[in-house]
Amino acid sequence: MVLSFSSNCRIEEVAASCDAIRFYQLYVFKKRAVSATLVRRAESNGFKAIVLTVDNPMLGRRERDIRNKMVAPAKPNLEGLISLENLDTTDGSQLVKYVRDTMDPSLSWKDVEWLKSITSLPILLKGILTAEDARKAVEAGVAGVIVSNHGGRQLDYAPATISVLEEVY
Ligand SMILES: Cc1cc2nc3c(=O)[nH]c(=O)nc-3n(C[C@H](O)[C@H](O)[C@H](O)COP(=O)(O)O)c2cc1C
Repeated sequence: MVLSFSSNCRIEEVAASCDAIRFYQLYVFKKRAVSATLVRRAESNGFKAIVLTVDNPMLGRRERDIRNKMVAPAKPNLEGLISLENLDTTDGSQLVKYVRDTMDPSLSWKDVEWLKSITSLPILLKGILTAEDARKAVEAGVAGVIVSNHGGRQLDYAPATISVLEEVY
């Protein structure tokens, strides 16, 4: 199983209650130390791979979330790392503000290099939609890719995952 970064259970809690082979899903934060800490916790709790989500460096324009002033559930894994307390929803979705403040929109192949330099766990890239990126991923030394369009939640007109599988394969 892949434990979502957004999980409302702590990495340690999941490890203690589940024998399954576990991968940990990561984002690259502006503060690289936050990502590095999460990786270290996943490693020391027996997670077997890091799944780096690469299709979400900026949040897609989720108009319903903005309209409804969406508030994401707490993220216990970020306690002590990033404070979400000052994110209000007065003029829109809390998620938009949270991603804008914390995640690095300049995510690039260099960050895959960086991630490789801080962990010996295999790395998978989640959010690959083209053969070109799959090839680059292999060249960058990742162990695998997850073909996904983030459930169509990121970009309008992103191709359906099923329609690009053959190309990537
Ligand atoms: C409420 C919700 C929360 C999600 N949170 C995350 C997340 O924290 N990390 C992530 O990589 N993807 C997240 N996703 C995207 C899903 O992991 C997945 O990519 C999406 O449901 C589409 O499935 P597919 O990738 O198998 O096509 C989320 C999706 C939803 C609906």
